[in-house]
Amino acid sequence: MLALDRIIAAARAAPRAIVLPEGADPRIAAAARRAVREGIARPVLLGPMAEVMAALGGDARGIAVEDPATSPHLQAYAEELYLLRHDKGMDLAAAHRRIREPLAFAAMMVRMGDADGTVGGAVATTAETVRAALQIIGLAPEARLVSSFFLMLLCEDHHVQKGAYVFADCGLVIDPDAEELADIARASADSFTALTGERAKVAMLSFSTAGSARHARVDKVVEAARIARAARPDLVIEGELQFDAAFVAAVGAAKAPGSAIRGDANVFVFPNLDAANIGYKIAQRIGGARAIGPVLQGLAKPANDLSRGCSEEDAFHMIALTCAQASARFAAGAEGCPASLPGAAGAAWPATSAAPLPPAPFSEPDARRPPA
Ligand SMILES: CC(C)(COP(=O)(O)OP(=O)(O)OC[C@H]1O[C@@H](n2cnc3c(N)ncnc32)[C@H](O)[C@@H]1OP(=O)(O)O)[C@@H](O)C(=O)NCCC(=O)NCCS
Ligand SMILES: CC(=O)OP(=O)(O)O
Repeated sequence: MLALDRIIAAARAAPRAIVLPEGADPRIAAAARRAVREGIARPVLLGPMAEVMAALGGDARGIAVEDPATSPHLQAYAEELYLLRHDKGMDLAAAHRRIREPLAFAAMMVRMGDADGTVGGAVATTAETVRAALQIIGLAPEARLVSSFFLMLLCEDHHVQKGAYVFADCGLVIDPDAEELADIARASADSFTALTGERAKVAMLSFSTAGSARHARVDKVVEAARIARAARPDLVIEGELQFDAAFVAAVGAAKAPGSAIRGDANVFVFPNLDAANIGYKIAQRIGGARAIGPVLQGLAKPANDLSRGCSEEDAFHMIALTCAQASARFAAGAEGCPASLPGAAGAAWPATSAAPLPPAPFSEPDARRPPA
């Protein structure tokens, strides 16, 4: 499981302050404890102290706990939120109310450099989690769209083709037009390379392969592939392809004989959120794939989501991935990654600020940390 090893190694090399807004959830508390034990992050759990401590089983060693309702940062964060949103109709009183919500507070910690990244969504819906990130952290300077992907790991005995794959967009953009789909394809290719150090081979998925069906929905995918290729001629992007033609060499050869991918795609771009969300859950729940996500791409700083069905282990992996994103340590040649791989040269985490962030204030032992 090279991709996961790379992520955990990158996180361990520079453990970051990751704020977890759902600190009273037992899966999140357990993942935070494991993150400390394995030296991959400096977690900050948000929530009422008594509830968070109960979730931690009374052991908060290495973990900072912060209650947004009583935080000394409330005033400064509310003022920043007001400045950000007053042209959208938010007054100062509304900013004060909103910033007490843990998702908003966590996103503001990241915005203000008081944490390096955030992971929510074990309890909140994706819409709630992503909206806080969109509104408070915002787009990376070079990005036009925030989208998401799942890192899908096939590592069970029954997986004939083992390895790491990216499925997108399984979490955020509901009904992308051709331009947006092209954007998702480009961002997902860069994310795949950043994560694995390998060259991305992108399949733009459809119910049609190489003109086998005619429909406006097929046209959208063909157009998206054209736009993406024109924008990024350095990438391998093919479509429209059905999943079997993109994943199984013999089927690819039969259905798309001219395909350069030949059943060897590693980035699968679904035509809309229905297909993508349903597809990843089937691969996970029936197929036995490990699914890490939704990872957000296109934000100015790292903020990631979880499925409400996540396990403690899923949350742990997402903390590691968020740390690694914050360090943008996926450059070619990093641990576990053959430097000579084509397409990987210079790959850093896409559309995420690589500027070093100041140390998190909650990393020091301080008065807010409950006694061990
Ligand atoms: C993510 C989502 C909540 C955004 O919805 P929305 O109604 O546009 O949310 P908001 O209006 O609050 O958006 C906040 C801001 O982000 C912007 N925005 C919305 N989607 C964006 C995107 N994909 N990329 C960049 N900016 C985006 C909005 O334009 C808005 O900008 P503004 O505050 O300057 O006006 C919505 O797309 C959604 O519900 N997606 C599906 C989530 C889901 O249920 N997934 C399934 C389970 S994983
Ligand atoms: C990603 C996803 O589907 O999230 P949830 O299961 O929380 O809706």
